[in-house]
Amino acid sequence: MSEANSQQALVVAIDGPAGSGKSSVSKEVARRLGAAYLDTGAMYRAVTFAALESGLDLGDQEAIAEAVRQADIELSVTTEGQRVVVNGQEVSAQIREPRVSESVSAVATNLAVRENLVRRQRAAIEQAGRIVAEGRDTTTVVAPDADARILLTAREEVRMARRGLELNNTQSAQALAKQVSERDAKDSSVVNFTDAAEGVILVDSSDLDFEQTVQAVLATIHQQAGTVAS
Ligand SMILES: Nc1ncnc2c1ncn2[C@@H]1O[C@H](COP(=O)(O)OP(=O)(O)OP(=O)(O)O)[C@@H](O)[C@H]1O
Ligand SMILES: Nc1ccn([C@@H]2O[C@H](COP(=O)(O)O)[C@@H](O)[C@H]2O)c(=O)n1
Repeated sequence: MSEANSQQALVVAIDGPAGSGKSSVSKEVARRLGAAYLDTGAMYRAVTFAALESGLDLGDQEAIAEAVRQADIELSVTTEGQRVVVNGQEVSAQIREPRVSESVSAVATNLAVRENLVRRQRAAIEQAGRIVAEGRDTTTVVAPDADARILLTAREEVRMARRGLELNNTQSAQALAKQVSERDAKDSSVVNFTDAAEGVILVDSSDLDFEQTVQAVLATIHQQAGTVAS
């Protein structure tokens, strides 16, 4: 998790489907607010990577849950980007590989895993005080009492196109669908990140560029949290 400055406490929770811009937009919004940044998805990815490396059967619910309970996970944001370390191994790049993206839902739909990671995420938020936390369930489960809660979304074809661009258009339409739509379908069996819960404001970035999306999210945070967001 990145370091915050000493300004007033502020908790911002941002959810959304794959490729909606949660990570990139939240990271920039956190920077502009002088807040820490928590990428909850990186935690699910890190434990999935560790399970794959250990050769565990992802369908063995108890073995996976126990491996996650034992896992040491460190997140930080550096000038080069986010740094993720699991069980002492730096895995920042590896956790973005297609094999992790394609397996992560199997781990994230394990309810004992969710219980453990949600507990760690709440502790990280509590410790930071001023923070932007993003994921699939931060507005509803991890931080339902956050000062500002936003569901960041975009139309499916826009999200696929963005992910394609990010991967230099090297992936087939089928591979992109696996990383975006199929993953969303699996994840939605345990978390609702398509409908805004009560008190959560929807920001649709389909027709906004990156800077416009950051501005829209900042305006929504100011609207919800008022002066603590200044
Ligand atoms: N408003 C925007 N306009 C254009 N590109 C955007 C916008 N928002 C984000 N992007 C780009 O879209 C890509 C996907 O964004 P990002 O990785 O932040 O999404 P995400 O919601 O965190 O996805 P995932 O849940 O799959 O990790 C990135 O390359 C990002 O730079
Ligand atoms: N709060 C969260 C965050 C993530 N997940 C699971 O992790 C996967 C990767 O998340 P990204 O944000 O990096 O794409 C995601 O597909 C979910 O399976 C989660 O369950 N809850």
